[in-house]
Amino acid sequence: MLHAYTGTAVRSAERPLLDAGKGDALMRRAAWGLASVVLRELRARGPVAGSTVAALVGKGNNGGDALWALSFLRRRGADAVAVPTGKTMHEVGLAALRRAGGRVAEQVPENATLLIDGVLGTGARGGWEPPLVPEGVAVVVACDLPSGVDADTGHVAGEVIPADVTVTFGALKTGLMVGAGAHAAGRVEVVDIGLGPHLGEPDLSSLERDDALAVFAPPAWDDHKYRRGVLGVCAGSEQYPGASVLVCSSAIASGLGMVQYAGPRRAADLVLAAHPEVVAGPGVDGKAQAWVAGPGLGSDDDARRRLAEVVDACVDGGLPLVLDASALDLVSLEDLGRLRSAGCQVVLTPHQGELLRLAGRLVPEMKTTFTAVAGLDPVAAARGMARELAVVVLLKGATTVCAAPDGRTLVQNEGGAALATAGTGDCLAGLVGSALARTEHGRPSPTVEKAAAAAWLHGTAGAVAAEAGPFGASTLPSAVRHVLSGR
Ligand SMILES: NC(=O)C1=CN([C@@H]2O[C@H](COP(=O)(O)OP(=O)(O)OC[C@H]3O[C@@H](n4cnc5c(N)ncnc54)[C@H](O)[C@@H]3O)[C@@H](O)[C@H]2O)[C@@H](O)CC1
Ligand SMILES: Nc1ncnc2c1ncn2[C@@H]1O[C@H](COP(=O)(O)OP(=O)(O)O)[C@@H](O)[C@H]1O
Repeated sequence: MLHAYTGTAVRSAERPLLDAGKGDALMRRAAWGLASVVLRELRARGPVAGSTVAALVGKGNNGGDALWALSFLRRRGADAVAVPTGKTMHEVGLAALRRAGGRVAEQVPENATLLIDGVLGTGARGGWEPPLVPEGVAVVVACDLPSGVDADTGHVAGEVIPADVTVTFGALKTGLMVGAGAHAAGRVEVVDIGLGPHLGEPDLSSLERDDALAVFAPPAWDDHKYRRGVLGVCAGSEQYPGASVLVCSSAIASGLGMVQYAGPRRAADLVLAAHPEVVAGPGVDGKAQAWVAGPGLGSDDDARRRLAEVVDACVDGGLPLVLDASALDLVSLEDLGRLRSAGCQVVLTPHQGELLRLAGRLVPEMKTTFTAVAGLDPVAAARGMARELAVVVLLKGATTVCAAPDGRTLVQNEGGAALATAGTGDCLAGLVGSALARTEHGRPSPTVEKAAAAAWLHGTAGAVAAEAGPFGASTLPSAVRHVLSGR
């Protein structure tokens, strides 16, 4: 599991070390880490001696790091060029660069092969205007974070130079894990500068492969179908029959004992044609150990009646419930209250538009707050909704944010924009349902972790599917099997 801290928290962790007069030592340590990554990148492309490395240098400590890194690179034989973006530069860093024989130029030299972005770090507020990067620059390495990325949220207010690698100091920053910041950061490498004892609790975390696969573990040797997990699916309608197939297919592909489908004839026939193993009927009777409700349900009286039946079944059995798509427009505060009182684990899986509609209906007094943060700070939006409704919220988007009512948050970035195609959300709902329905043989995972494991599997399957070209949602279940076959 990866853990990230806000830029603000990292700055507070630095404070005692700065107060103890260790600022220069910290900066040299950070800069050496940066220079080491740059050296590796250069060596992968040819000899270091004779290569030209330029750095865009801001006036703060981020620029100081870049200047020190340039001085180390100069001593390894590179032509090291500082390009200031303001009127001043970090004095000690500049002196180090000059001592090493580096130089200052007004523009990035045309023959530079590598560019260090050392303009803005955790002290940045708002955006900036980057200069044009010459075409010969083969690699961009960001110092601590790409300039213009908000280290606390990942929001990019203005422009940013996308990095191939970001060398970040002290700890992973939240801004490198969320949204535009995560996209701009490229590969992220953390340099330890000794902040560990001062860091405290992480702001958020992200599941890695093994964490996610532990949730989707293979069956125990003596499992039978009811012990592996039975998922009930209340999805699809006369109008949107296909959603039922997508939910069931992805759930089956993730490995379950049984999928039970509750819905109208047309959708049930499609499900059965694709998966004769599904037990289908019009109602919720059966042995489901968790339910997914909502994809393709519609909003008519029949949809209301079907959702109410599922909520009653979950309340009666204390069963976990995933509410997605249409169900997010139909569920009431009273439903959520009853589910909570019955001890049901509830996961809501909105995209941004659904989250705003949900806020408007269920927490109107918070609508303005949600509207303000939804695009800029998806973590705050998901956390706010999870807290207000006391359920787990999985907020979909380029970064998927899973937040628990107590604020614990996991973010996943495995999928790419190829996932932005109709029906992939239905597949995700099936995977979240599967994570909740499965019998746990090892250490039980918190609900928010199960939701994040489903997002990991969904995103990773999306990346696998995209390797063969553009795809539609019905391709995802086979990619899910492929991902799980490689564990
Ligand atoms: N403080 C420390 O001990 C350490 C800090 N480190 C580096 O220091 C950085 C933080 O240093 P700073 O606090 O100086 O912050 P920055 O280096 O982000 O610089 C902030 C400076 O840029 C200006 N600025 C802010 N927003 C701007 C904008 N939109 N356009 C133009 N100028 C803007 C500010 O007025 C300020 O002078 C970290 O990101 C990291 O790179 C590392 O050296 C590790 C140790
Ligand atoms: N730009 C993107 N990058 C990565 N994943 C994305 C992107 N856009 C959408 N997704 C993912 O695709 C899925 C879309 O779900 P959703 O909006 O519910 O679609 P639908 O309702 O058509 O099934 C979500 O899992 C979301 O996180």
